[in-house]
Amino acid sequence: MKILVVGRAGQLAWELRRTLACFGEVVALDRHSEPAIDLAEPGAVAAVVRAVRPDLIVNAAAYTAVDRAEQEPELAWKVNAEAPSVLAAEAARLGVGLIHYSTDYVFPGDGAVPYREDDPVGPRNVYGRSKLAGEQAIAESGAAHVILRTAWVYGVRGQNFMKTMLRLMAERALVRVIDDQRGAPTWVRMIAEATAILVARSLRAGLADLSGSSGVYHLTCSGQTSWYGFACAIREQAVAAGLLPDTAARVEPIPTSEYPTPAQRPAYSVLDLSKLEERFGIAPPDWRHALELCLADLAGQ
Ligand SMILES: NC(=O)C1=CN([C@@H]2O[C@H](COP(=O)(O)OP(=O)(O)OC[C@H]3O[C@@H](n4cnc5c(N)ncnc54)[C@H](OP(=O)(O)O)[C@@H]3O)[C@@H](O)[C@H]2O)C=CC1
Ligand SMILES: Cc1cn([C@H]2C[C@H](O)[C@@H](COP(=O)(O)OP(=O)(O)O[C@H]3O[C@@H](C)C(=O)[C@@H](O)[C@H]3O)O2)c(=O)[nH]c1=O
Ligand SMILES: [Mg+2]
Repeated sequence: MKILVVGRAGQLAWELRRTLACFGEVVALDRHSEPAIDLAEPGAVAAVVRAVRPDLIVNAAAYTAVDRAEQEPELAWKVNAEAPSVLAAEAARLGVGLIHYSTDYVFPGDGAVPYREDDPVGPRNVYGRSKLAGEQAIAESGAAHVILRTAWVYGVRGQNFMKTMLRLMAERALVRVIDDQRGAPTWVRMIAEATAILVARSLRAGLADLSGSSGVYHLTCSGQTSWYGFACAIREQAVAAGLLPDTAARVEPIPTSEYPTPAQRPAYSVLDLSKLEERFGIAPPDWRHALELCLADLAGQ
């Protein structure tokens, strides 16, 4: 099986290149690869897919700068909505499946129980609206597709909250973190491993067949916390792993109103995971346990 991974060096693309390698040839492309794929030019995306002729497309690329998206909505729209629409059309044309990732930020965040896949959406920011449009275009494309909505993604590579906290906690005496936005921190490696399980469960005659499973699924680590709770756990576990001295910055909880940002974020975006477990038998680990494994990985480098 030939798998086209869109993205190469992003947090998720990097992990997928490893976890999907056991299924055959993985062709991971980005703006700098040969051939190159630039999602900001949706019109040029089809030709790249036709040249590769994959048996499965996995789109791990996205415009993920949530605050910056408020200033460049057209670019976010091209990358997160229009280009996925083209990928889905090409998947439909080739008769192959598309695995795509979306976000908890499609939800408004005014609830207090975990969101299910069919709960009403209502994004609060440009990034969330562009990701939702990508979901909708894929659903309407006719391609066999699995859309995995995840959240609060971190890992050893790339830009993420965990790495920002480790840096700030080493530099400063005090780090102030929002305590009234709740979600589920999710280790990127777990997402890549769950994707591989899902592909394995979909194999038919050596090829991934998503046609019986098309739809949206929630995939995060289990449990929930606030960004402040996540920051405290990062501090505690990083000290235990020898990654930070115990003189590292103190963490102080603050309300959202004391940390103004260009983009509004949902106050509550915990996702209900039962559909994924029922359909694919995947039961994600607790977020604290995953954090411990990630920090052990970082400490071992
Ligand atoms: N990060 C998070 O907290 C969350 C992410 N998600 C979703 O998970 C998926 C993976 O995100 P993650 O790995 O964290 O994202 P990253 O920001 O780490 O990586 C984004 C990837 O997209 C690529 N990319 C960006 N713009 C373009 C473009 N114009 N053309 C081609 N490639 C482009 C980047 O390439 P380059 O390196 O060249 O810029 C990079 O490979 C995305 O769909 C995201 O929306 C969902 C919830 C939370
Ligand atoms: C750095 C910092 C952030 N914060 C807050 C701001 C924000 O509400 C929260 C997290 O900061 P981030 O910059 O990581 O937030 P953000 O980039 O919005 O993270 C989101 O990224 C996109 C791609 C997603 O899809 C979401 O699931 C989510 O992971 O923490 C503090 O309170 N104190 C700090 O020192
Ligand atoms: Mg960010």
